[in-house]
Amino acid sequence: MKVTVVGAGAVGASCAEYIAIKNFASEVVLLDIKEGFAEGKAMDLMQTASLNGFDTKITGITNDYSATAGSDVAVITSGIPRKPGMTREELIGINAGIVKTVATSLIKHSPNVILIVVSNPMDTMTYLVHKTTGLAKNKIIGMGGALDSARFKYRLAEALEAPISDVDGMVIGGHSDTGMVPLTGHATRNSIKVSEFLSEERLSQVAEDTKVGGATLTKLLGTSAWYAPGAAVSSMVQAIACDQKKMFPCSTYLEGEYDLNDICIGVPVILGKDGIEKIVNIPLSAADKAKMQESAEGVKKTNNLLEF
Ligand SMILES: NC(=O)c1ccc[n+]([C@@H]2O[C@H](COP(=O)([O-])OP(=O)(O)OC[C@H]3O[C@@H](n4cnc5c(N)ncnc54)[C@H](O)[C@@H]3O)[C@@H](O)[C@H]2O)c1
Ligand SMILES: O=C(O)C[C@H](O)C(=O)O
Repeated sequence: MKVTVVGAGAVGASCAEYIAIKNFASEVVLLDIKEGFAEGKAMDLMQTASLNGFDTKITGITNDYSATAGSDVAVITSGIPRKPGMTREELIGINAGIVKTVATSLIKHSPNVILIVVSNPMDTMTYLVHKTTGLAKNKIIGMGGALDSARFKYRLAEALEAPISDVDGMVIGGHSDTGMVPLTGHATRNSIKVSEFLSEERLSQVAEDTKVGGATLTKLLGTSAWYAPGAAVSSMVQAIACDQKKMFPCSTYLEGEYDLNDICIGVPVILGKDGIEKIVNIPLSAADKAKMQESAEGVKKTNNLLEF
Protein backbone atom coordinates (compact mmCIF):
# COMPACT_ATOMS: atom_id res chain seq x y z
CA MET A 1 0.00 0.00 0.00
CA LYS A 2 1.48 3.30 -1.15
CA VAL A 3 0.06 6.48 0.38
CA THR A 4 0.88 10.02 -0.70
CA VAL A 5 0.30 12.98 1.58
CA VAL A 6 0.41 16.36 -0.17
CA GLY A 7 1.30 19.19 2.19
CA ALA A 8 4.00 18.38 4.74
CA GLY A 9 2.77 21.03 7.16
CA ALA A 10 1.13 20.48 10.52
CA VAL A 11 -1.71 18.17 9.40
CA GLY A 12 0.21 16.39 6.62
CA ALA A 13 3.12 15.51 8.88
CA SER A 14 0.82 14.41 11.72
CA CYS A 15 -1.12 12.24 9.29
CA ALA A 16 2.09 10.66 7.93
CA GLU A 17 3.29 10.02 11.47
CA TYR A 18 0.07 8.26 12.56
CA ILE A 19 -0.02 6.18 9.37
CA ALA A 20 3.56 5.08 10.01
CA ILE A 21 3.00 4.32 13.69
CA LYS A 22 -0.06 2.21 12.84
CA ASN A 23 2.30 0.24 10.56
CA PHE A 24 -0.18 -0.83 7.83
CA ALA A 25 1.33 0.97 4.81
CA SER A 26 4.56 -0.03 3.10
CA GLU A 27 5.30 3.47 1.84
CA VAL A 28 4.29 7.06 2.54
CA VAL A 29 5.38 9.84 0.18
CA LEU A 30 5.21 13.36 1.62
CA LEU A 31 5.10 16.09 -1.01
CA ASP A 32 5.28 19.84 -0.45
CA ILE A 33 5.87 22.87 -2.63
CA LYS A 34 8.33 24.40 -0.16
CA GLU A 35 11.87 23.42 -1.20
CA GLY A 36 13.36 20.71 1.05
CA PHE A 37 10.51 20.86 3.58
CA ALA A 38 8.95 17.45 2.87
CA GLU A 39 12.40 15.88 2.64
CA GLY A 40 13.22 17.27 6.10
CA LYS A 41 9.94 16.14 7.65
CA ALA A 42 10.31 12.66 6.13
CA MET A 43 13.87 12.30 7.43
CA ASP A 44 12.86 13.46 10.92
CA LEU A 45 9.92 11.02 10.93
CA MET A 46 12.10 8.14 9.67
CA GLN A 47 14.46 8.76 12.58
CA THR A 48 11.54 7.88 14.91
CA ALA A 49 11.07 4.47 13.22
CA SER A 50 13.38 2.48 15.51
CA LEU A 51 11.96 4.31 18.54
CA ASN A 52 8.30 3.92 17.61
CA GLY A 53 8.67 0.48 16.05
CA PHE A 54 7.41 0.91 12.50
CA ASP A 55 8.66 -0.29 9.12
CA THR A 56 6.74 2.11 6.87
CA LYS A 57 9.17 3.88 4.54
CA ILE A 58 8.55 7.63 4.51
CA THR A 59 10.12 9.71 1.74
CA GLY A 60 9.87 13.43 1.08
CA ILE A 61 9.82 15.23 -2.25
CA THR A 62 9.55 18.84 -3.42
CA ASN A 63 6.69 19.16 -5.91
CA ASP A 64 7.72 16.21 -8.13
CA TYR A 65 4.59 14.14 -8.71
CA SER A 66 6.46 11.36 -10.50
CA ALA A 67 7.50 10.22 -6.99
CA THR A 68 3.81 9.73 -6.15
CA ALA A 69 3.13 7.40 -9.12
CA GLY A 70 1.14 4.29 -8.27
CA SER A 71 -0.32 5.67 -5.04
CA ASP A 72 -3.33 3.71 -3.78
CA VAL A 73 -4.50 6.54 -1.53
CA ALA A 74 -3.55 10.23 -1.53
CA VAL A 75 -4.38 12.82 1.09
CA ILE A 76 -4.62 16.51 0.18
CA THR A 77 -3.65 18.78 3.08
CA SER A 78 -1.96 21.47 0.99
CA GLY A 79 -3.15 25.03 1.43
CA ILE A 80 -3.43 27.63 4.13
CA PRO A 81 -5.00 27.11 7.56
CA ARG A 82 -7.19 29.73 9.23
CA LYS A 83 -6.03 32.18 11.88
CA PRO A 84 -8.03 33.08 15.02
CA GLY A 85 -11.23 34.95 14.14
CA MET A 86 -11.44 33.55 10.60
CA THR A 87 -13.95 31.05 9.23
CA ARG A 88 -12.87 28.08 7.14
CA GLU A 89 -14.89 29.50 4.24
CA GLU A 90 -12.54 32.50 4.03
CA LEU A 91 -9.76 30.16 2.84
CA ILE A 92 -11.52 29.37 -0.45
CA GLY A 93 -9.73 32.07 -2.51
CA ILE A 94 -6.26 30.56 -2.03
CA ASN A 95 -7.07 26.91 -1.38
CA ALA A 96 -9.35 26.24 -4.36
CA GLY A 97 -6.55 26.81 -6.88
CA ILE A 98 -4.10 24.71 -4.84
CA VAL A 99 -6.51 21.79 -4.36
CA LYS A 100 -7.52 21.70 -8.04
CA THR A 101 -3.90 21.65 -9.26
CA VAL A 102 -2.80 19.10 -6.67
CA ALA A 103 -5.73 16.73 -7.37
CA THR A 104 -5.10 16.87 -11.12
CA SER A 105 -1.37 16.18 -10.69
CA LEU A 106 -2.04 13.25 -8.34
CA ILE A 107 -4.53 11.61 -10.70
CA LYS A 108 -2.21 12.09 -13.68
CA HIS A 109 0.41 9.90 -11.97
CA SER A 110 -1.98 7.55 -10.12
CA PRO A 111 -5.17 7.15 -12.20
CA ASN A 112 -6.62 4.60 -9.74
CA VAL A 113 -5.96 6.66 -6.63
CA ILE A 114 -8.50 7.20 -3.85
CA LEU A 115 -8.35 10.87 -2.76
CA ILE A 116 -8.99 12.12 0.76
CA VAL A 117 -9.55 15.88 0.83
CA VAL A 118 -8.62 17.72 4.01
CA SER A 119 -7.90 21.32 2.93
CA ASN A 120 -10.59 23.83 3.91
CA PRO A 121 -13.30 24.73 3.28
CA MET A 122 -13.33 20.95 3.05
CA ASP A 123 -16.86 20.18 1.74
CA THR A 124 -16.43 22.74 -1.02
CA MET A 125 -12.92 21.49 -1.84
CA THR A 126 -14.31 17.93 -2.08
CA TYR A 127 -17.05 19.20 -4.43
CA LEU A 128 -14.39 21.02 -6.50
CA VAL A 129 -12.42 17.78 -6.89
CA HIS A 130 -15.63 16.01 -7.88
CA LYS A 131 -16.52 18.64 -10.49
CA THR A 132 -13.06 19.05 -12.03
CA THR A 133 -11.28 15.69 -12.07
CA GLY A 134 -13.65 13.06 -13.46
CA LEU A 135 -12.60 10.64 -10.70
CA ALA A 136 -15.37 8.21 -9.68
CA LYS A 137 -17.39 9.53 -6.74
CA ASN A 138 -16.52 6.61 -4.46
CA LYS A 139 -12.86 7.67 -4.77
CA ILE A 140 -13.35 11.25 -3.59
CA ILE A 141 -13.68 11.46 0.19
CA GLY A 142 -13.76 14.56 2.35
CA MET A 143 -12.43 14.32 5.91
CA GLY A 144 -14.36 16.30 8.51
CA GLY A 145 -16.94 14.11 10.22
CA ALA A 146 -14.39 11.66 11.61
CA LEU A 147 -12.65 14.54 13.36
CA ASP A 148 -15.86 16.27 14.45
CA SER A 149 -17.18 12.98 15.85
CA ALA A 150 -13.96 12.47 17.84
CA ARG A 151 -14.42 15.96 19.28
CA PHE A 152 -18.09 15.17 20.03
CA LYS A 153 -17.04 12.04 21.95
CA TYR A 154 -14.44 14.07 23.84
CA ARG A 155 -17.10 16.61 24.88
CA LEU A 156 -19.62 13.87 25.72
CA ALA A 157 -17.10 12.05 27.92
CA GLU A 158 -16.29 15.34 29.65
CA ALA A 159 -19.98 16.02 30.37
CA LEU A 160 -20.67 12.43 31.47
CA GLU A 161 -17.45 12.26 33.51
CA ALA A 162 -16.90 8.96 31.72
CA PRO A 163 -13.96 7.43 29.87
CA ILE A 164 -14.09 8.20 26.14
CA SER A 165 -14.14 4.44 25.39
CA ASP A 166 -17.60 4.28 27.06
CA VAL A 167 -19.00 6.83 24.62
CA ASP A 168 -20.26 6.65 21.04
CA GLY A 169 -21.56 9.45 18.85
CA MET A 170 -21.46 10.88 15.36
CA VAL A 171 -21.47 14.30 13.70
CA ILE A 172 -22.85 14.72 10.18
CA GLY A 173 -23.43 17.80 8.00
CA GLY A 174 -21.00 20.43 6.78
CA HIS A 175 -17.57 20.81 8.37
CA SER A 176 -18.14 24.39 9.48
CA ASP A 177 -18.65 26.30 12.74
CA THR A 178 -22.40 26.52 12.15
CA GLY A 179 -23.11 23.59 9.81
CA MET A 180 -22.16 20.56 11.90
CA VAL A 181 -25.01 18.36 13.09
CA PRO A 182 -23.95 16.44 16.22
CA LEU A 183 -26.47 13.61 16.55
CA THR A 184 -27.16 14.04 20.26
CA GLY A 185 -30.30 11.89 20.06
CA HIS A 186 -28.26 8.90 18.81
CA ALA A 187 -25.26 9.29 21.16
CA THR A 188 -24.79 6.56 23.76
CA ARG A 189 -22.83 5.54 26.82
CA ASN A 190 -22.48 1.74 26.78
CA SER A 191 -25.55 1.52 24.50
CA ILE A 192 -27.71 3.71 26.79
CA LYS A 193 -28.80 7.02 25.23
CA VAL A 194 -26.82 9.86 26.77
CA SER A 195 -30.09 11.76 27.28
CA GLU A 196 -30.67 9.35 30.19
CA PHE A 197 -27.67 10.90 31.96
CA LEU A 198 -27.49 14.50 30.72
CA SER A 199 -30.03 17.31 30.80
CA GLU A 200 -31.24 18.76 27.51
CA GLU A 201 -29.38 21.95 28.36
CA ARG A 202 -26.06 20.14 29.04
CA LEU A 203 -26.48 18.12 25.86
CA SER A 204 -26.99 21.22 23.75
CA GLN A 205 -23.87 22.74 25.35
CA VAL A 206 -21.96 19.60 24.27
CA ALA A 207 -23.28 20.07 20.72
CA GLU A 208 -22.33 23.77 20.63
CA ASP A 209 -18.81 23.07 22.00
CA THR A 210 -18.40 20.36 19.36
CA LYS A 211 -19.42 22.66 16.51
CA VAL A 212 -16.83 25.28 17.44
CA GLY A 213 -14.17 22.66 18.22
CA GLY A 214 -11.87 23.81 15.41
CA ALA A 215 -12.34 27.52 16.19
CA THR A 216 -11.64 26.93 19.91
CA LEU A 217 -8.32 25.25 19.09
CA THR A 218 -7.42 27.89 16.48
CA LYS A 219 -7.87 30.59 19.13
CA LEU A 220 -5.61 28.70 21.56
CA LEU A 221 -2.95 27.66 19.05
CA GLY A 222 -2.85 30.69 16.71
CA THR A 223 -3.35 28.27 13.81
CA SER A 224 -5.67 25.31 13.35
CA ALA A 225 -5.31 21.89 14.98
CA TRP A 226 -3.25 18.96 13.65
CA TYR A 227 -3.05 15.99 16.04
CA ALA A 228 -6.72 14.96 15.92
CA PRO A 229 -7.02 15.85 12.20
CA GLY A 230 -3.95 13.70 11.44
CA ALA A 231 -5.30 10.83 13.55
CA ALA A 232 -8.72 11.07 11.86
CA VAL A 233 -7.22 10.90 8.36
CA SER A 234 -4.94 8.01 9.32
CA SER A 235 -7.94 6.00 10.58
CA MET A 236 -9.72 6.57 7.27
CA VAL A 237 -6.63 5.56 5.27
CA GLN A 238 -6.31 2.44 7.43
CA ALA A 239 -9.97 1.53 6.83
CA ILE A 240 -9.31 1.67 3.08
CA ALA A 241 -5.88 -0.01 3.19
CA CYS A 242 -7.10 -2.85 5.39
CA ASP A 243 -10.55 -3.09 3.74
CA GLN A 244 -12.14 -2.67 7.18
CA LYS A 245 -15.67 -1.70 6.01
CA LYS A 246 -15.72 0.78 8.88
CA MET A 247 -18.37 3.47 9.20
CA PHE A 248 -17.26 7.09 9.26
CA PRO A 249 -19.16 10.27 8.52
CA CYS A 250 -17.40 11.59 5.39
CA SER A 251 -18.09 14.30 2.86
CA THR A 252 -19.32 12.60 -0.28
CA TYR A 253 -21.23 13.56 -3.41
CA LEU A 254 -24.96 13.09 -2.84
CA GLU A 255 -27.53 12.32 -5.50
CA GLY A 256 -30.77 12.25 -3.55
CA GLU A 257 -29.53 10.67 -0.33
CA TYR A 258 -30.75 12.63 2.72
CA ASP A 259 -32.92 14.57 0.24
CA LEU A 260 -29.81 16.38 -1.00
CA ASN A 261 -28.48 16.73 -4.52
CA ASP A 262 -25.32 18.00 -6.22
CA ILE A 263 -23.42 18.62 -3.00
CA CYS A 264 -20.58 17.07 -1.01
CA ILE A 265 -21.44 17.02 2.69
CA GLY A 266 -20.86 14.75 5.68
CA VAL A 267 -23.01 11.63 5.95
CA PRO A 268 -22.23 8.14 7.30
CA VAL A 269 -20.44 5.93 4.78
CA ILE A 270 -18.68 2.57 4.76
CA LEU A 271 -14.96 2.80 3.96
CA GLY A 272 -13.19 -0.19 2.44
CA LYS A 273 -10.77 -1.06 -0.34
CA ASP A 274 -12.88 0.76 -2.96
CA GLY A 275 -13.11 3.95 -0.95
CA ILE A 276 -16.71 4.86 -0.20
CA GLU A 277 -18.43 1.49 -0.64
CA LYS A 278 -21.84 2.58 0.61
CA ILE A 279 -23.68 5.67 1.79
CA VAL A 280 -25.60 4.69 4.91
CA ASN A 281 -29.07 6.11 5.34
CA ILE A 282 -29.89 6.55 9.01
CA PRO A 283 -33.24 7.72 10.36
CA LEU A 284 -33.05 11.39 11.40
CA SER A 285 -35.42 13.27 13.68
CA ALA A 286 -37.37 16.12 12.09
CA ALA A 287 -35.10 18.57 13.92
CA ASP A 288 -31.90 16.91 12.61
CA LYS A 289 -33.36 16.77 9.09
CA ALA A 290 -33.99 20.51 9.23
CA LYS A 291 -30.46 21.13 10.54
CA MET A 292 -29.07 19.03 7.69
CA GLN A 293 -31.00 21.08 5.11
CA GLU A 294 -29.76 24.32 6.67
CA SER A 295 -26.21 22.99 6.73
CA ALA A 296 -26.46 22.08 3.04
CA GLU A 297 -27.64 25.59 2.19
CA GLY A 298 -24.48 26.95 3.84
CA VAL A 299 -22.22 24.56 1.91
CA LYS A 300 -23.98 25.43 -1.37
CA LYS A 301 -23.46 29.14 -0.71
CA THR A 302 -19.71 28.49 -0.48
CA ASN A 303 -19.80 26.17 -3.53
CA ASN A 304 -21.32 29.02 -5.52
CA LEU A 305 -18.11 31.00 -5.01
CA LEU A 306 -16.14 28.40 -6.99
CA GLU A 307 -14.95 29.21 -10.49
CA PHE A 308 -14.39 26.03 -12.49
N1 LIG B 1 -10.84 18.90 7.12
C1 LIG B 1 -10.38 19.04 8.35
O1 LIG B 1 -10.94 18.49 9.30
C2 LIG B 1 -9.13 19.83 8.60
C3 LIG B 1 -8.44 19.72 9.82
C4 LIG B 1 -7.28 20.48 10.00
C5 LIG B 1 -6.82 21.32 8.99
N2 LIG B 1 -7.51 21.38 7.82
C6 LIG B 1 -7.03 22.19 6.70
O2 LIG B 1 -5.85 21.57 6.18
C7 LIG B 1 -5.04 22.53 5.54
C8 LIG B 1 -3.61 22.41 6.05
O3 LIG B 1 -3.51 22.79 7.39
P1 LIG B 1 -2.08 22.80 8.12
O4 LIG B 1 -2.32 23.19 9.52
O5 LIG B 1 -1.37 21.52 7.84
O6 LIG B 1 -1.35 23.99 7.34
P2 LIG B 1 0.23 24.20 7.17
O7 LIG B 1 0.44 25.60 6.73
O8 LIG B 1 0.95 23.74 8.39
O9 LIG B 1 0.61 23.20 5.99
C9 LIG B 1 0.17 23.37 4.68
C10 LIG B 1 1.28 22.95 3.75
O10 LIG B 1 0.81 22.99 2.41
C11 LIG B 1 1.91 23.34 1.59
N3 LIG B 1 1.45 23.78 0.29
C12 LIG B 1 0.86 24.94 -0.06
N4 LIG B 1 0.59 24.94 -1.39
C13 LIG B 1 1.00 23.75 -1.89
C14 LIG B 1 0.98 23.16 -3.16
N5 LIG B 1 0.47 23.79 -4.21
N6 LIG B 1 1.49 21.93 -3.30
C15 LIG B 1 2.01 21.25 -2.25
N7 LIG B 1 2.05 21.77 -1.00
C16 LIG B 1 1.56 23.00 -0.82
C17 LIG B 1 2.62 24.42 2.39
O11 LIG B 1 3.95 24.63 1.94
C18 LIG B 1 2.51 23.88 3.80
O12 LIG B 1 3.68 23.14 4.16
C19 LIG B 1 -5.71 23.89 5.84
O13 LIG B 1 -6.50 24.28 4.75
C20 LIG B 1 -6.58 23.59 7.04
O14 LIG B 1 -7.66 24.47 7.14
C21 LIG B 1 -8.64 20.66 7.61
O1 LIG C 1 -10.65 24.59 12.36
C1 LIG C 1 -10.02 24.57 11.31
O2 LIG C 1 -9.92 25.57 10.58
C2 LIG C 1 -9.25 23.36 10.92
C3 LIG C 1 -10.07 22.11 10.89
O3 LIG C 1 -11.14 22.22 10.01
C4 LIG C 1 -10.49 21.66 12.25
O4 LIG C 1 -11.68 21.43 12.46
O5 LIG C 1 -9.61 21.50 13.12
